[in-house]
Amino acid sequence: MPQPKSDPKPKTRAAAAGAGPLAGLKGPIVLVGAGKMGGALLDGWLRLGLDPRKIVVLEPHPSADVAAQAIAGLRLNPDPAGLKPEAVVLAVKPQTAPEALPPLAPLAGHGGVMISIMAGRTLGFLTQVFGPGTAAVRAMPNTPAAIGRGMTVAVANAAVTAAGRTLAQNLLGATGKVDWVAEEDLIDAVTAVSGSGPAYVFLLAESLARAGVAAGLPPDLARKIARETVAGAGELLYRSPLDAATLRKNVTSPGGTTAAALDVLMAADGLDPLLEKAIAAATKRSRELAG
Ligand SMILES: NC(=O)c1ccc[n+]([C@@H]2O[C@H](COP(=O)([O-])OP(=O)(O)OC[C@H]3O[C@@H](n4cnc5c(N)ncnc54)[C@H](O)[C@@H]3O)[C@@H](O)[C@H]2O)c1
Ligand code: PRO
Repeated sequence: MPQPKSDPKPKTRAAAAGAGPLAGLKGPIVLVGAGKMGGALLDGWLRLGLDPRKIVVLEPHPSADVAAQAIAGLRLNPDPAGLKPEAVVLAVKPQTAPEALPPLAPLAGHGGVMISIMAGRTLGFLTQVFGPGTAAVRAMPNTPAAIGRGMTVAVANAAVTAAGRTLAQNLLGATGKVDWVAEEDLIDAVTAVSGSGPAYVFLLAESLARAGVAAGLPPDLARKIARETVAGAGELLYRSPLDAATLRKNVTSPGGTTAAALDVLMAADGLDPLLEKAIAAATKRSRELAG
């Protein structure tokens, strides 16, 4: 069996400082909304050695971590007038955007790039708010960003220069992998698959535990083995050069227990049609959130 890839060592702030992809930024980088996803991006930038003095955070309810960074020089809720950002990362809820973003329109127009991670909100919405000709990137990350293992897919409008795209790549890449697509329409399906995807995997852990209890296991044991199984299988999938189907076949002895379960899960009314329905619902919702 091919050997698994070794896990890359996490980048430390000290090792990356001065040498990482964010080291040469002039700044400021403005983060609008430092909740779960904005906070994960901020952590990633700091981990890569971005000088907190080059970061501005606009956040009405800053976490203790963000407030602590203000002591290290990060600017928290300054008057946005007069800022000339190199990039603005928009991480407020899509439903909040029509109220929250128009007052920030003066942040555009200084050659910076506007990077939105808001579900549904389109490049067209961004140029409507920040003005025609605004360099805009629409990106969809996911919550494993919090441990540097996120997956982001992004699309840029025609006003984004090669340098702007590299900057966006480096800012988004601080939390994991980044892929780019040319067609904005794909981002709604990306949102359904990888943006929302971690929730489906966590549901699998919950559901597997419930099924274990139904099969007679004590709840604590069922939760523990379901969690470890999902986490261990995810880690194997991450490290192994083998594809998911081969890893699945490696578990499945002919005529054995796995085959009995897969006969149910892979039946015509099994997991595929269910997930197809779920992804279609999420894709539709992403399109509705465009506004
Ligand atoms: N959570 C996810 O799995 C996920 C994944 C991909 C993309 N997203 C997108 O990321 C964005 C943020 O989602 P989240 O899960 O981090 O939500 P969140 O609620 O944790 O964060 C949103 C933050 O915005 C702040 N905020 C509200 N009004 C503001 C204003 N006027 N100015 C500045 N900040 C303001 C809130 O205080 C909050 O901290 C959303 O647009 C969402 O679609 C989320
Ligand atoms: N979380 C956000 C939502 O549920 C966007 C993808 C994941 O809308």
